[in-house]
Amino acid sequence: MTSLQLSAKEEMLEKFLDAAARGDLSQVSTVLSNVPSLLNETGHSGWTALMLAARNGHHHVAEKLLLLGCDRFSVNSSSQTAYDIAKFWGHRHIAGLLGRAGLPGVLPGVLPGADLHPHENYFSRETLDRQSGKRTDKVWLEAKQSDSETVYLLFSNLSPMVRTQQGGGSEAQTDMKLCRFRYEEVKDLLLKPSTVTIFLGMEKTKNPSSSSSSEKTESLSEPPVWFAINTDEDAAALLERCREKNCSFPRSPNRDLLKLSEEEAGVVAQARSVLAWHSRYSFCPTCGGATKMEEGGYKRSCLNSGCRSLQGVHNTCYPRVDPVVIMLVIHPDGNQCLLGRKKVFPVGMFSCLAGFVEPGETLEEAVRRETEEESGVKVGPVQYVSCQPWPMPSNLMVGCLAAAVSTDIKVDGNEIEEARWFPRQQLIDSLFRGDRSVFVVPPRQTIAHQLVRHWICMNSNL
Ligand SMILES: NC(=O)C1=CN([C@@H]2O[C@H](COP(=O)(O)OP(=O)(O)OC[C@H]3O[C@@H](n4cnc5c(N)ncnc54)[C@H](OP(=O)(O)O)[C@@H]3O)[C@@H](O)[C@H]2O)C=CC1
Ligand SMILES: [Mg+2]
Ligand SMILES: [Mg+2]
Ligand SMILES: [Mg+2]
Ligand SMILES: [Zn+2]
Repeated sequence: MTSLQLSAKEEMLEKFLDAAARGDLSQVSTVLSNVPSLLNETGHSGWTALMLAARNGHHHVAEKLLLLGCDRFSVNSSSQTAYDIAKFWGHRHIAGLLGRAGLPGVLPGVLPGADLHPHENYFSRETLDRQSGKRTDKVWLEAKQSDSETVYLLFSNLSPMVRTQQGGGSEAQTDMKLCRFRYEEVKDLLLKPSTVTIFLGMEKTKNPSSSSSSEKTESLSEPPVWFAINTDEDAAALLERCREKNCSFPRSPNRDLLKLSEEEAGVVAQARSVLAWHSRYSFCPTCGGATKMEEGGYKRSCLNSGCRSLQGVHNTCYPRVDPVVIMLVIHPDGNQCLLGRKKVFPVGMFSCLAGFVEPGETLEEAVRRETEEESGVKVGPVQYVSCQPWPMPSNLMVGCLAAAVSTDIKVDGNEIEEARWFPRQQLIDSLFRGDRSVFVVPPRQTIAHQLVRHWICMNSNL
């Protein structure tokens, strides 16, 4: 093929893809009748005509392309099928057309468009096996408490004792590790009535199936278990217990806990949330009576035998989790997203809008309500992305992408002082090129950061 022929074909392909994107059915048909081989050809970043029609809601073009036998399962460079694209942009009629039952590779109703490589957010790693079945085994728990292998984490005012080491000067490189204690070092604290002790779980065995028979005998001794204790002892005196240097109880958990490794952050998310629940729910929320801690710290039961909380199902007895929706709202043009800033944010920082889910509300409705309350923007389709335990004190951040159906911004002025549409290029400059001149994204440990990154990556070629 000569270069002249190649460019003529390329030109034709461009014309064809453009017609599909604009929904120009007659031009799509004309081009295809002249050059049928273009049907499954791809343009920039692997987009086929079907994908472009699906992106822009052109049902008639998608129908025609399918009729001509185009490949509905091909994926672009972001691993999206035309079905994924139609679903995301809320073109249900096209998603329905592309996702009809009986087609290989499409599982209607069963995780359509599911992310095969879900992102793991900070605070999400399950480092320990929670062993919830052991929480009611008092004898086992007591034996484990005095086991010399058992690991204790010490909390003061809901902050874990950590050791910090400066790595290379900048704060971002600070290496922070949890201080670990043995039974002998904390046994006096365990006896104090004001101390709260939580069973966190057992260390996970690395490779249980590959152990040889001699190792199997050894593995009869269980892996170490972990407990967290929160005490009201003087913090300075607690620090003296530690054999290591540079130890402290971080003052600002929102900022400082983000310096832990992924493994330790996961343990702290669990421990801090449960300890925070105990510190806030000392008395029975139903009758105001005294309560006792049970089940390794996962239950508080009322000591008043006549209390209603002892009959039927009562959520007051168990640690609470508050669901919070956090959303990256996408402009109808598909190329900008809505970020806002609270007064308390560091200078220049903008983040995703977020808000507590209210009783009797779906996640989708919470996304729509909070977005409109805080920015005045109306939202249509909502798509779940991933979630993040946020132990400040016990939120579950439910991360979503949401498609805006209006664009005028009117901030509430109370929660949010400013909100703006940011073009994708500005996000890329801030996130990947470290350009802080226009605005700053929240740190990578936040789900807000990850939602922005997710959107940029999934739409990198739109
Ligand atoms: N990990 C991440 O990336 C991010 C995490 N977050 C976290 O999400 C949480 C919520 O976000 P935010 O935008 O503040 O939420 P909202 O928009 O719902 O507003 C917060 C306000 O709601 C009220 N409120 C507090 N607790 C509850 C509750 N359990 N249910 C209903 N309303 C409540 C408070 O009002 P009042 O004080 O008047 O009582 C509070 O000022 C925050 O804790 C924040 O730390 C937020 C953004 C990013
Ligand atoms: Mg709000
Ligand atoms: Mg909010
Ligand atoms: Mg709210
Ligand atoms: Zn009670």
